[in-house]
Amino acid sequence: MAPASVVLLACGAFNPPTNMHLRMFEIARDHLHRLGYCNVVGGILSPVHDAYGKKELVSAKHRCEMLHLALQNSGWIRLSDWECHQEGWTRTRLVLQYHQNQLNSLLNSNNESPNKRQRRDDLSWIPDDVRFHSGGPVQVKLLCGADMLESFATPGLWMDEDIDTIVGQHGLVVITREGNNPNKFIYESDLLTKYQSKINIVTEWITNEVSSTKIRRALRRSESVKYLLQESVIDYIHKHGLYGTKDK
Ligand SMILES: Nc1ncnc2c1ncn2[C@@H]1O[C@H](COP(=O)(O)OP(=O)(O)OP(=O)(O)O)[C@@H](O)[C@H]1O
Ligand SMILES: NC(=O)c1ccc[n+]([C@@H]2O[C@H](COP(=O)(O)O)[C@@H](O)[C@H]2O)c1
Ligand SMILES: [Zn+2]
Repeated sequence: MAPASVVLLACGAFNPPTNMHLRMFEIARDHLHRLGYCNVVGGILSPVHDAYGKKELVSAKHRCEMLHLALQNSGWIRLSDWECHQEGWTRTRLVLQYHQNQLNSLLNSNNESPNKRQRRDDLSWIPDDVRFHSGGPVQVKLLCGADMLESFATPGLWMDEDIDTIVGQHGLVVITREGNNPNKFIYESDLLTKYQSKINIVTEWITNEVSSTKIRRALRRSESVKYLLQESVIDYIHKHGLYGTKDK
């Protein structure tokens, strides 16, 4: 049987995007390919809307520009700014559903003329291998760090039915992160244990505890962040004086 085709979608603030946000995709793809039962045909980064209102969140315009620059060296990961362009914050289940629906309709319309297809929504976020994919359905899975998985237990943050759909229908690929224990977390949740076969925990052995919070802190203190972010992203941050920097 041919392996199922998968697109990995990561959501988050990306404030700013770090090398680890990009590494997550590489680590996950290697792992899934090694398991041999799915073929990762693309990756999507979906930055959260400004209305999410996280502390120190710079505008979506800046975050999208930085992601765009960060992704210039990636052939298979694309930026989707759909979430940023909605009226307000969108729950992650709906983000996954939107991208899944768009991919389904693209794959079902491959016989239509390109002009007719182009008239629909902006689909520049669709990776090339998906655009020309002819091997059956493509499943959009959520890619996240173990801290996001553990946030499922934060009271009032996630709706139970959303967790059910995200894990049960889409599936989850979780990258380990210091301070989190995703296997224990799944063990302690009846719902996640029910869907264990839909969750891939990927142990990252080349640990890299970079986080956007630490990057913002370093920038604020005029410390170097070289080799932690893409050079083009560092230049952009300085040019626009983001996170307490000034143009040097
Ligand atoms: N070092 C890391 N290891 C594993 N996953 C990570 C790492 N850094 C970020 N992620 C994951 O990337 C996604 C986007 O997260 P987010 O934008 O919150 O990044 P962050 O670095 O955690 O930022 P912040 O410090 O502002 O919370 C989440 O799924 C998060 O778990
Ligand atoms: N109920 C939900 O769908 C829900 C709740 C909390 C965070 N999220 C998403 O998780 C991502 C990361 O959030 P944090 O940066 O707060 O960890 C964001 O993209 C956000 O939209 C979704
Ligand atoms: Zn985070």
